Amino acid sequence: MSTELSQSSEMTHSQRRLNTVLAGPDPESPRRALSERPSYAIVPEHKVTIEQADAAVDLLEPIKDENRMCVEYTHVSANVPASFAAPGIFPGLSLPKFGKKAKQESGPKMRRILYDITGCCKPGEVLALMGPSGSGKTSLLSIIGDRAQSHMKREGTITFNGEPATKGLKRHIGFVMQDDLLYESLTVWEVLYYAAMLRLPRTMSHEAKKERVATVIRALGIWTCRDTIIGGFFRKGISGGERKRVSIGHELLINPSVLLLDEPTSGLDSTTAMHVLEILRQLAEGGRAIITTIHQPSSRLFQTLDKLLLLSQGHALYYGRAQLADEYFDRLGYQLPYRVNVADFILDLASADFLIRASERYLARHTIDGYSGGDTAGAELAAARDYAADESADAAASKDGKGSFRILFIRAVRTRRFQTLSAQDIIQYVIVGLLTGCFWWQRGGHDTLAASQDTLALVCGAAAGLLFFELMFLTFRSMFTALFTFPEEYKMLLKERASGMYRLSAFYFARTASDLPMDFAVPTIFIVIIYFMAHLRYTAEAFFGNFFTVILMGLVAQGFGLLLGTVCMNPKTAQTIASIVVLAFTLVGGYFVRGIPAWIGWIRYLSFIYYGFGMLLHIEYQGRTIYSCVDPNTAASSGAMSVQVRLLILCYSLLFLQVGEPKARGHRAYTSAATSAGPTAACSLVVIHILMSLEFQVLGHSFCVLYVHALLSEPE
Ligand SMILES: Nc1ncnc2c1ncn2[C@@H]1O[C@H](COP(=O)(O)OP(=O)(O)OP(=O)(O)O)[C@@H](O)[C@H]1O
Repeated sequence: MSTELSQSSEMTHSQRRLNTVLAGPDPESPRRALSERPSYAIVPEHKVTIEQADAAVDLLEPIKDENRMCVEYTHVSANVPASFAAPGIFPGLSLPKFGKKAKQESGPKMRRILYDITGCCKPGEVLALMGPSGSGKTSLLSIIGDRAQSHMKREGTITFNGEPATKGLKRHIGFVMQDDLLYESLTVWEVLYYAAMLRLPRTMSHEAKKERVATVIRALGIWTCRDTIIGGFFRKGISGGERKRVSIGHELLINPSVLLLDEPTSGLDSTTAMHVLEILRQLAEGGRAIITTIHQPSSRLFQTLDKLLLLSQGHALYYGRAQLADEYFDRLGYQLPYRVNVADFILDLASADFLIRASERYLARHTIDGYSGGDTAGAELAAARDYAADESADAAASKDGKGSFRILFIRAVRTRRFQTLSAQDIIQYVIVGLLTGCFWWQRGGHDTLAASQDTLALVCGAAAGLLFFELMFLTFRSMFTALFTFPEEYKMLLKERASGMYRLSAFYFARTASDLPMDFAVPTIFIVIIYFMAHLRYTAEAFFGNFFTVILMGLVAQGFGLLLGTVCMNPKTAQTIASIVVLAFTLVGGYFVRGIPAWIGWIRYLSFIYYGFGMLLHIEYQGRTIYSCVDPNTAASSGAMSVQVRLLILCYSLLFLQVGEPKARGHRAYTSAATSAGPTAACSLVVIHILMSLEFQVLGHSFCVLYVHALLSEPE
């Protein structure tokens, strides 16, 4: 009996709970068992889930004594601009203002949102920040975690073991944001695996990193859904509680000494919220300092908290042991009514103005339970190790551009698994390709002009329209898809960079490069279908010339899309601007409008469509003679295309020295515009040269803009 007792006293809370749930009815007392049997049956699978969920938290190794950290925030105040400044069309790219206007705008009116808040959280404690909406919980948490936005002006000090946070030390702080920013198309395992590869030191082996991921997944009780995608609005994935645990797991990978969480229980039912809080409780027992904001805890949840900081309109109303809060307000003259949840009661009180003054007066005279903020950090933890030296190695590993690039590249390819290679996309390309092929069925091979309404087709042959459509379809698609790339991933980028996971350039190049294989793969289907159905020129040179020109044009369009998306950061604004730009580029592209007045005709030289279309015509018709069945005067009016390509060739003639002379064949034979262009190879190189330089310029610009945005948005 005594052995049983001692065994039970050694049991953890979770084991006891597990035993209670799993214990079946007493076999020796069937009558009692019947009466006490719960009305539901526990199926074996359920047992497994509970076992995994509860037992596993113990798997996480506790924080070593020398790594434990005490967080202190002393006299913290914060101000934000009182009025909202509209970001404009290009946020972050506003021009500097001078003169009177600059003077007027130099000092925006500020609003105080936090007033002189002091306190601390020791290793092993869960400190809850509570208060009504807008009381300043998130602001205080983000100041402690150094995630506050740059326009928030802060005063006071934040220290860890009495020292201000160094870069290395910050890497021991986990920050779980309110919104679970996770890649929706990755599985739970993948999210944590890539995070581990990016965050854990390079000195750690690959196997050890995988082991760590598995441990964290087990610890959080999400092992059963490890291969389920995160999911989002369009694709159902894991549940809200599981999402939250994945977000916590993301931070637990680095085994942080301090874990900050913004509303980890919001949106969860009370049982799941309780489970999350239990996990936090157990994490704290492992020597971590846990600071979490909580909106409206149930009484059960409130019982698990160690310390409480109650805020009201930025003022501290109460700071001390959570379980003494009702007693404190009782002393102030506000008695907890019978059968009312303490958390509800104090939140109601925190919503009342008059209490702020009463509480401040009281706090000035008393300290609650000995917590006065400044006294705890020093003595017992003064000898705590300074991690800066250790961490510089880790930081170097994670900031290593090459290592990060590879992992980010693979992750970026995987995150697009539902986007580019989806069945709908392939079907769309195939159907449009087949329709287009039918409309231009075997017309590309004709050397006789079709009776067509547009003059350009008369000059360049029946397939000019097809070539233009081929170009338009693929470039439009690339550009409009690219508009959303950075705005969608921007928050994720900021979050991950705040954790020091990689360089901005590694993210940018990995994201851009990961698009390439996909952007080649699907359009290829379209190009192959139309090329052979329409019987465009059947030579290998012409086929690959056409193929690479269209693909390159797609990349240029994508570059423009990225640039516009990055500059605007608002997909709707970017879409509006992109529509205007693309329409203008299309109109001057050489197919629709002829004889554009000179004062505006220069726009064509900005249009990548103009160059691409000229190139496609050249590839298809170079060296071929087109015979007209109509009045030659009509064709004469279409000489501009010839001039256009000639200009292009002339510009580069010095480079290639292979300019061919047009060969007139009398009044019934007209040389196509492209015939005069010289050898295909030279021209291909010219255009590829132009497009590539354009592409790199555009990409370079979008990187610069992204960099400016990131600088402006990241906390100081
Ligand atoms: N970056 C900011 N710019 C302008 N105002 C801000 C900013 N951050 C916070 N505020 C203001 O500061 C006050 C406190 O906001 P905070 O988000 O910290 O409150 P909260 O207690 O976390 O609220 P909730 O529980 O609703 O999330 C609010 O009035 C808010 O409008």
